[in-house]
Amino acid sequence: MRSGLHRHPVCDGLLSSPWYFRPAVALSPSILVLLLGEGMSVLKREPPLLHREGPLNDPELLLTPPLPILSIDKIFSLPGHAPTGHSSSSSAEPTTRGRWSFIDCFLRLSEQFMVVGLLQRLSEKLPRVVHRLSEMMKPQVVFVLGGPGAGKGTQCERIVKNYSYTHLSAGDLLREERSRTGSEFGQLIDTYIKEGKIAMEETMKSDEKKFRFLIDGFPRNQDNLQGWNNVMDGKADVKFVLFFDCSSEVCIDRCLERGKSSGRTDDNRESLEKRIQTYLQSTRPIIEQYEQQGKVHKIDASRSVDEVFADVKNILENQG
Ligand SMILES: Nc1ncnc2c1ncn2[C@@H]1O[C@H](COP(=O)(O)OP(=O)(O)O)[C@@H](O)[C@H]1O
Ligand SMILES: O=c1ccn([C@@H]2O[C@H](COP(=O)(O)OP(=O)(O)O)[C@@H](O)[C@H]2O)c(=O)[nH]1
Repeated sequence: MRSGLHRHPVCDGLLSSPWYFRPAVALSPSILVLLLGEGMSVLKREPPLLHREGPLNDPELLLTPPLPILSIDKIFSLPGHAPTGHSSSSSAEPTTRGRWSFIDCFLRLSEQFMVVGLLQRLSEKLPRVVHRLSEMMKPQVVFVLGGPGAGKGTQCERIVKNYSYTHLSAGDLLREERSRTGSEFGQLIDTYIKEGKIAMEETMKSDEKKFRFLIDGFPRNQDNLQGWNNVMDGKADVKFVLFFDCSSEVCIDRCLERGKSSGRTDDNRESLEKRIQTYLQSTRPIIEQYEQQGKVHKIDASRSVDEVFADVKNILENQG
């Protein structure tokens, strides 16, 4: 698990810095990062919001940003920047002004100016920053669609291992709910989804620390989509759809193979033919609707797991 702000090595530096960094830090490290991203190029070493490995919208990451900032402590600990008479690795607080070199005074003064500039920019940009933050705090959703056996679950497992996503499989949630003793929904699961009482909404609420969700096998038809829009509109952003595309024959073969050990009652030829029909008639039109919105990333899922994942990786890394 990622550490909190107070344990971030650079944030540690910030928090133990002299007083004039504190007002900015107290406002919020996230705002600080955004402001730096906006304009304080003097302190910027790389675009702070383009951290590709971690989740941009994971609140933990926002609290542990890869802050591209040198605090005064860090500057003093750089070779050649230590105040006269202090070792470069010490906490370096000179006892008298006379012991400060010209470069030390220069650095202190320029930091004062930077902080004044930072606060000025803060007041100018606060409304926009708050808006951007609230946008970023919304759960980000990626729908994962494709025929039965296209490899949705397999790829989701890989994504979760490599990136910070919570994986919600519509099918697994339904199966879980159906087999839960005392479930009031057992027989009513299909209706439950049709009516827009989507299991995902509750699950997303309960997992407050994760802000990126892969929703696998949903929405599969117009009712699902309608239900999603009714319940989730404005509460989550559908970033894009990963569409695993492969022929019905490949889908059937894979499911029959899976059926040898999955114990799934629907991994047999008879059920599969019906499932493929349902997929073609009901789910493909949903994918087409998202395609018209420019949100679909179509991946040739008939290749090996590694080849497919290479494409997935590419998409996730280019989409942020
Ligand atoms: N690219 C692939 N090549 C070959 N077999 C695959 C590939 N992706 C998944 N499989 C296998 O096909 C079956 C169905 O995959 P799964 O991820 O469960 O599909 P879905 O979630 O789309 O129904 C599983 O047995 C899985 O191991
Ligand atoms: O939102 C959903 C997701 C799944 N299902 C049902 O659950 C089955 C299995 O779905 P899953 O996504 O697990 O399997 P896949 O068809 O992708 O292999 C489907 O055929 C549907 O009958 C459903 O009714 N609504």
